[in-house]
Amino acid sequence: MAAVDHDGPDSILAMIGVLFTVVAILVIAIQHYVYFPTKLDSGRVEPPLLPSSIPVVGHLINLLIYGKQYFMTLEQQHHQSLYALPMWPILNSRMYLITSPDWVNAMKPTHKSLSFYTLIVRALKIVFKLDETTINIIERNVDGRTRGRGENLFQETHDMMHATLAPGRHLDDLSLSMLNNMASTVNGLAPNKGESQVIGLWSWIRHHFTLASATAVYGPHNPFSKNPDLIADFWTLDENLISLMLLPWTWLTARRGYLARRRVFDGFVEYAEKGHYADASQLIRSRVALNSRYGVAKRMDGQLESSMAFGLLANTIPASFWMLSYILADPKLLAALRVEIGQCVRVEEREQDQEGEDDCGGKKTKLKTKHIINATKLKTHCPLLASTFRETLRVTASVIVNRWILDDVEVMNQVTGKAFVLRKGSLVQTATHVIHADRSVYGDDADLFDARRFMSTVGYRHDGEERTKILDPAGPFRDIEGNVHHGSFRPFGSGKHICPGR
Ligand code: HEM
Repeated sequence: MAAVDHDGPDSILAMIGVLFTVVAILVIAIQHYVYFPTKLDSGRVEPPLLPSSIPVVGHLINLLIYGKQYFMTLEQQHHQSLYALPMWPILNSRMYLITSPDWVNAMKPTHKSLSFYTLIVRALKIVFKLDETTINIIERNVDGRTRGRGENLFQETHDMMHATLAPGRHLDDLSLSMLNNMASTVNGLAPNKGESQVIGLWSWIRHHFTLASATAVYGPHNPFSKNPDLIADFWTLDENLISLMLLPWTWLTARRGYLARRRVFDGFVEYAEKGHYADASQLIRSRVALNSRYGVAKRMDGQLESSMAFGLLANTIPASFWMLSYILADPKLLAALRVEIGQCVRVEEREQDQEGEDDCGGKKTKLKTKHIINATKLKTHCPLLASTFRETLRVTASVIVNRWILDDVEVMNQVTGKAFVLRKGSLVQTATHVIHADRSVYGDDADLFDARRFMSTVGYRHDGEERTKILDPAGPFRDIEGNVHHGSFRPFGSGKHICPGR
């Protein structure tokens, strides 16, 4: 029998083997600890935690790399519609994800235990760098649990914004100002007869819509008009929001976003400190008055306004770009919309002075045509335009609705009968873009853009003398019996915090 050489390659291999086994046991143990759902009493269960290919931190890494698209991938791979994702070491180690209307509806009865503001306050602290005094002002009674409603800056701001942006004078003023600002830009585009002009649609829309919206809301001295370079900075900041929220040492790890944020802050702080909101819309004047009543410092007013600019611009401008792209890419749709919108346009011909004299020695004049759009009529006379807008949001708006869970809540899916407990101190996200792509809701053509999808589907069936109202079963968000799927179209969220700018 040969003697064993203790220092030879066999023993090194054996040691490596032992090391691997120890590491594997450790990884399994950590994974087991992280993934194992907390035991609950009386047989209640948490949704099973979904492992990732890279143990423990895989979902977090995928989210940082792929963003919201990762949720679509998860649904395509697992078809689970309610997920518990390990998120160690952040978000209390787990996050719930909802990707179906059934689970959206199951969440409804729990709304008193869900907080809209917890995550917003976190973002204001980490990304928008509000100081401790301002955070304390905002956090006091933010969920209305310690004192009554209306005794918190954000609750009051919420009520004011919904009132100011409801149909009426203030909203009309805003819309009119926005449309007039855009009209002057679009009129500048009109080429002379026979000439054309090439524009890059995304950069053109991003620039001019940002300016037009900011001028309507923040007034003529808004930071973007003062320094148009801030427009690009704002969109760089938008691209980097998640990194700025989640990564450490952002001056190094998310440098572009970090520097863009500094310049955007400077612009808004100067705006606030110079009191330029005196010329702004009612919305901003009311916000600043409320901030001042609660003791918010001017510098913090500016940083808060830079966060509000995201509410105003981050969804509106991509939606405008996509809507225009879909329309311009389809000549039939463009022609149909021109006819529809034509009903809302009044044409005026005005004489305009021209240089020189006419044959009789009088001053030369030429006719100038002016097209005036009646914006109110656009809302009432343009069903195809409205449907195109909604379909654009369905296909392109990547909206995530966030809620922080304040108490353990039990949710029951009325369609499948499944019930789970979602744990206090976790985040629940609804991925509306995944719901909007659901074939079981929108049919086999859910991937396609159909401008007419949201046209009214109400019709009448004639049975002899009888006339019965019917719903087109192929219509949007209806099932085969014609019943509307609740929770299937949510680009603006829902409930108390539904978007006031919708
Ligand atoms: C296509 C355009 C827009 C989309 C898709 C959109 C989407 C949303 C969504 C999904 C929410 C969260 C709702 C929830 O969590 O339940 C929201 C909230 C909000 N949006 Fe919009 N929004 C748009 C335009 C606007 C505009 C133009 C403004 C401002 C004039 C605005 C101001 C806000 C504000 C202030 C909130 C927070 C509401 C609260 O505190 O309760 N949004 N929006």
